[in-house]
Amino acid sequence: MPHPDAKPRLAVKLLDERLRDHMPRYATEGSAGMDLRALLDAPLTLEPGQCELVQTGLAIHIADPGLAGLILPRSGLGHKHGIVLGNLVGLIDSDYQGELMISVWNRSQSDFTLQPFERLAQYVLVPVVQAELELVDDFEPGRHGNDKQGTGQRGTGGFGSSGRH
Ligand SMILES: O=c1ccn([C@H]2C[C@H](O)[C@@H](COP(=O)(O)OP(=O)(O)OP(=O)(O)O)O2)c(=O)[nH]1
Ligand SMILES: [Mg+2]
Repeated sequence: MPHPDAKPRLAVKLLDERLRDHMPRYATEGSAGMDLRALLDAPLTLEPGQCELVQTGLAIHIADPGLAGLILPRSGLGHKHGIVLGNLVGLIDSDYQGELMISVWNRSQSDFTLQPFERLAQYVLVPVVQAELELVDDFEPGRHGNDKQGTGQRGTGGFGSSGRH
């Protein structure tokens, strides 16, 4: 039996031998994500607004339906250079066994050149709970209005219903 605090072990396949020297890793003991690199043969210039799917050369099979992967932008690239993700966030299913792909979007006003094996985005493993949907005609009493009656409950109010300040 694995120790309860043991880190989940994820099966990783290298789809390109060049990745062997660039395996994703946690940069510090407290890092939440592992950086993913661009598998490119040559520099790739993205014009303003251009979005390209970039290979990582890695396949990670999470296998456990209680876990998922997230691909998130790196803050430096996103904030300083406007290099973010075309899908904003990538969600990796536990049963996905294909290559991790990064949708790279240059949302800036200037060209940006990606270098081969540059760290482009980060991969975060998160817990997931799958739900069962149970059809009902109505929710439990007292929970459907918005808070105009001052019930202290949210009810159906949303999208700024509680005001700005
Ligand atoms: O940034 C991403 C997002 C997704 N994926 C892979 C893993 C994921 O499990 C699969 C499907 O992703 P998603 O369900 O978000 O895409 P979809 O457009 O709904 O495609 P599908 O019909 O294959 O589910 O694509 C990536 O490699 N990178
Ligand atoms: Mg899908």
